[in-house]
Amino acid sequence: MQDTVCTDSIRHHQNVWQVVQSYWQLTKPRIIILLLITTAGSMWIAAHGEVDPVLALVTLLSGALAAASANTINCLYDRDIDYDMERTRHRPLPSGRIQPRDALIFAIALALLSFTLLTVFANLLSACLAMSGIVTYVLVYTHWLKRHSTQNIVIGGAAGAIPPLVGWAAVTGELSWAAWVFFAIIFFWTPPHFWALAMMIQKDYEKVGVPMLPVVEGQVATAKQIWIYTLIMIPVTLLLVFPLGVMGAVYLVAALGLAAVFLKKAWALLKNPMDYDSARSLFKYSIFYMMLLCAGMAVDSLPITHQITGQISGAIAQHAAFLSEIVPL
Ligand code: HEM
Ligand SMILES: CC(C)=CCC/C(C)=C/CC/C(C)=C/COP(=O)(O)OP(=O)(O)O
Repeated sequence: MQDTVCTDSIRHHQNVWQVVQSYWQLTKPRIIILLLITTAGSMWIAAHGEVDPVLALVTLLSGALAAASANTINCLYDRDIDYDMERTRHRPLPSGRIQPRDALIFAIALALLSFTLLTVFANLLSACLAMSGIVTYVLVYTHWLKRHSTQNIVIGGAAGAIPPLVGWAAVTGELSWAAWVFFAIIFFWTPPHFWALAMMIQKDYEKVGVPMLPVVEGQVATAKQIWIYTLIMIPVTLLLVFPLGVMGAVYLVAALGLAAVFLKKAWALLKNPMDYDSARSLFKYSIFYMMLLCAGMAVDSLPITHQITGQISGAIAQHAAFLSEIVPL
């Protein structure tokens, strides 16, 4: 009862701007930005660098709405443990700034808006994929796995890999191999991304009984798993170049350069699994890595890049032909 009186008074003392801020925070906006970058990267490849601006805008807006809905339901479901964890205690629901019922209405409205926009402006496939992202994140990750399995984010991580499928489907109306490779890139990226963070905050998870891998199997085992997933992720990023051929030299160079740093950081953590700074550095880099990989895709897809790389390879071929004429083998 005391809690109700207390949260009621918190709610009633908020001005409109504070209420807007609370709803904004409920959607975990910083994570949405990277999800949208992957959606945009995928749209760019699918459209060969020439995306219809209206379609791009509506797809990104709808993707943001779907992810915001998923994150809001996650916050609603997890408000009990969020209250007990230092990192999440001040979120709008555990701190009583938003009522659970209002959060639910907000999440449903966001999902409906997202589905409608995608159906009207893109297609039904992209709309259904966005909804499947919400369902996977809420049911598979948050409800079934997060509190019950050390593999929670490996399987549940599939949710975070859906946005590129939404982008691809919005542009082409179907899902090609390249779209699934993009899905796989994020799928294998998620364990290093999240477990590095989980290594930093495992005490919080331990406190609330969430069986994250470092809590159950320890730092050494987690660093090994991070290393293995990194070793799988890197060749998967290269599948877009070979055999699929949807990306060229610019992306290849970016993917290899970014991979080298990822390997270096994952290796440092493997060699020193107790080191907080190594885990922190890998977590931060994982975000930077995904942003730059998507930027590499976008630049590679631009028609101007194709022209330039075409001219360069044409010039190299000419020189090679000339040399083979004058230098007898
Ligand atoms: C199920 C898979 C995933 C899990 C469990 C996970 C977990 C987390 C957690 C717990 C945080 C810290 C958030 C906070 O302090 O409020 C975080 C941060 C972040 N995650 Fe993930 N993540 C997953 C997938 C993804 C995906 C797919 C993306 C985007 C492609 C992503 C992007 C980010 C970003 C950008 C941050 C930093 C946010 C900030 O600046 O505070 N995550 N992640
Ligand atoms: C297409 C579509 C809508 C896809 C949805 C993708 C989506 C919202 C992914 C979010 C991934 C994420 C932030 C997980 C953290 O959850 P957590 O509960 O472990 O984090 P927390 O402890 O910070 O609450």
